[in-house]
Amino acid sequence: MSATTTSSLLELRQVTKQFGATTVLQPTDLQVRRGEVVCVIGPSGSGKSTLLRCVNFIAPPSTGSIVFDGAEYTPPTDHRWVPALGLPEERRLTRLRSEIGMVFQQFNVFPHLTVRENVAIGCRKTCGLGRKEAAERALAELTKVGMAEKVDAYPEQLSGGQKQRVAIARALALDPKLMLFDEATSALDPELVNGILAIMRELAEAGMTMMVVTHEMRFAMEVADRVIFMDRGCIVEEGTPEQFKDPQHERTRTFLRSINHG
Ligand SMILES: Nc1ncnc2c1ncn2[C@@H]1O[C@H](COP(=O)(O)OP(=O)(O)OP(=O)(O)O)[C@@H](O)[C@H]1O
Repeated sequence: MSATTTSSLLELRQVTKQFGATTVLQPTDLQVRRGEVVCVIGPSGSGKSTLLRCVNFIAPPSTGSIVFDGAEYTPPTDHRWVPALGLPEERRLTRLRSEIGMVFQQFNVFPHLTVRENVAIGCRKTCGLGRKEAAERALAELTKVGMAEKVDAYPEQLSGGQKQRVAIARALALDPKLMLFDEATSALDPELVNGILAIMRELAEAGMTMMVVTHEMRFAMEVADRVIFMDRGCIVEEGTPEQFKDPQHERTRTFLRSINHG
């Protein structure tokens, strides 16, 4: 293995994604180093979410492979959906998913569970903790995201920002090696956005490896180690935030101009 391969936590090798006859992700190679923060930007429909969802096989790649923490994962050759895979493969994917936390735009918290139960359930089912230990870990994670006062509340009693804090605590409680954020602030009222970005920034500063799909250019420019610009299912350009101040590709320049002028 090359030096770059050994230091990378995640590697995509010629990953594609098709929905029916439509290819929404062209053959993509990407490496993410341990501790690296990669922000993915690009126009609506360019394949950013699909890229993220391929990483943890929520949307299994159509072709190519994913190497995560030294283990290689390939899609089923007959494109069957994941539950149709053999049991050993399903177990491997469950492990993969438990090591990759994901935060979605729409929070995806369980409405019928309290805040604490939302976080504890994964600790019990995925990490195998007992009820008491799971509740304690949940409280610890919820405290870190400023939700200690709300452990007994139900999601319907929370603001969007609070629900997103629960979702982040739930992902972190599984002690992930990689965190994926898919437009985590896009559904929030503007005054709640900064609180969530601050939590993401703290995570990045603490050394968490992160892939962040975002329209928050300021966050990308300040926090990312690397920015990726996608368009029409391709990575068009990648570089440091500094390099993105003077993009090489016209498509990148056009996109950045369009969001800067709002
Ligand atoms: N389950 C699906 N079935 C069919 N087409 C899909 C599916 N999911 C995504 N697509 C299509 O794939 C393309 C890329 O979508 P994707 O959500 O990855 O883009 P995106 O860059 O994240 O966009 P946005 O910023 O609007 O969220 C779009 O044309 C979308 O319609």
